Amino acid sequence: MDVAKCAIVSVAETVLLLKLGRVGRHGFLDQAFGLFVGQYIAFKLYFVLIWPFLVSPLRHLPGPKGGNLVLGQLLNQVKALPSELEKKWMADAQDAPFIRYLSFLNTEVLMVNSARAHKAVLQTKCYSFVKPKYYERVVGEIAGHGILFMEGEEHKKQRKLLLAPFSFSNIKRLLPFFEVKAREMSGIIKSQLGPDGYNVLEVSELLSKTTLDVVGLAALGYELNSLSTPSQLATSYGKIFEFATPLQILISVVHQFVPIRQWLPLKTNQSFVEANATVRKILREHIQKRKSEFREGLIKGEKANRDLLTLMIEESKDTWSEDEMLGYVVTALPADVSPSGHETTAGALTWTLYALTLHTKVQDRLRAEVLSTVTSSSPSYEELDNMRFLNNVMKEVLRYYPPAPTFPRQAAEDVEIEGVRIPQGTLIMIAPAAPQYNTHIWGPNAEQFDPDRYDHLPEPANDPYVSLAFSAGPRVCIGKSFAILEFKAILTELIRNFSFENTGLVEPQKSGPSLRPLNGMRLKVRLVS
Ligand code: HEM
Repeated sequence: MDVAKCAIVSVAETVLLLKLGRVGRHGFLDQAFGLFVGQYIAFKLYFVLIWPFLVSPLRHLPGPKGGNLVLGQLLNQVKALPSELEKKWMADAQDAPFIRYLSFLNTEVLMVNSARAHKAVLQTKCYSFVKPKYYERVVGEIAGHGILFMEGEEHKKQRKLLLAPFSFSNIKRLLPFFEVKAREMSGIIKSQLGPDGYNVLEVSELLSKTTLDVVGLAALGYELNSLSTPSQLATSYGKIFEFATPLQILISVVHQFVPIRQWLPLKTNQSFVEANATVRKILREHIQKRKSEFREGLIKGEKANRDLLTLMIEESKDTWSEDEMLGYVVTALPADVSPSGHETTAGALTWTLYALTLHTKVQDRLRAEVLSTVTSSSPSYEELDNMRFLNNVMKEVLRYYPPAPTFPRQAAEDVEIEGVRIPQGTLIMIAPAAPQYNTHIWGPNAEQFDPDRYDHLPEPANDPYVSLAFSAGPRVCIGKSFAILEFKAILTELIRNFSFENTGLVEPQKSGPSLRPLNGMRLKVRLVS
């Protein structure tokens, strides 16, 4: 756009100079090009060095001062822990609707801050905001370009089609899938304990494999077997997620501007491209198989035993095209692993175990509740649902360690929210930790991990727009009920069988898009007698 504007102005100026006789016909192109380059540089310098500081209507909003002359807060964000800066910025202006900070080339970003501003961005004016193109290019490489990146009417249509398979009643039926994988995981842990029933184990990878296997089985009816003997699909997925190396991130960023993915002759890049192609090929074949099973009337037996993909084919009477299905499938798998390229359910479970090692009384109370409620090796939905303390622990983990620490939007048009006029194109950042750590909302102990707070919440904390781990509004996580039930089933299986102690070795990773443990989550694990 800037290029187009500068080109038009340069041509107009050159035509004027031509009319004034200041440039000959033969020098027209040279003159226009020279003007274009000069003006483009001046234009860019103005928007980097002058506009954000002296002209922008957003410059008076509260927000961090200082930062790098050209990169704004970007370097500080790279050095900080996920959510660390957002919490600090919120604490300096707790009731402001938006916090403004500068990022790469001093681009202005508005972090949504108050409950009312979150309601406007996520609910009432949801479709006035879109996912920024840079985000789609990077995350879409993994998560595909399915519902996560659809906008407006197309998003509404796709969402409507997915509502039935993801409905609460369907999700309840998936419980056996969750439990079978949870038991497989606890079997593996038991096999790794010493004769005295004790060992130090790395639990985060195990949880990632478990949740990947769960979503494969429950959402797609596909045995990924990453816990035991990984299928080709699981291995290829693993390779895609090796994407989190600095080199892969660099390639992904460059690919946003120059499409280098297909030809860059680096081994790491080629392995990413091949793995991505393999994943899509296997998934396409899987969909074709399911569709022909449906057409030939081979899908029989209890509806309860069906995965979401099969239910979708049945409920849509096979009217979805293969590509539409692929959009769902490619989104569902990594969406559990991440709506923005990293872990969600597995991350929540990993940090739950960590929190339980820091708060041993909470761990003891949770185990006591589980042991007194669950009567068989496969807890029923009602048993999981009735455990009030388990529910409180889960909510507190999602408040304290939001698994998707930030997710972006961009204003698709000029919008006014809470008296702030947001120009079209402005980048918006949603950081669940901002409202979730606000003492004006949660009370003076917002910084503490306290599952009991849900038994006596202050009134502002009941607002649905202050608990945003799953986002809210028309684009709220469609897998929320799935994730909650999966979380409860896996945690119940773990806590009734094992106790967890801190090794003092866990350190959160800096500069990551999610709060990952730096060298995995190594905990002391003991068999519960
Ligand atoms: C603890 C676990 C999870 C968390 C914290 C989480 C969080 C989120 C968040 C914050 C978003 C909004 C992203 C945005 O608007 O940019 C989202 C969207 C989404 N999530 Fe999840 N998620 C979780 C698990 C799952 C699971 C298990 C699935 C599928 C089986 C799933 C499927 C999706 C999909 C398809 C979207 C896009 C929805 C749309 O745009 O309409 N998520 N999730």
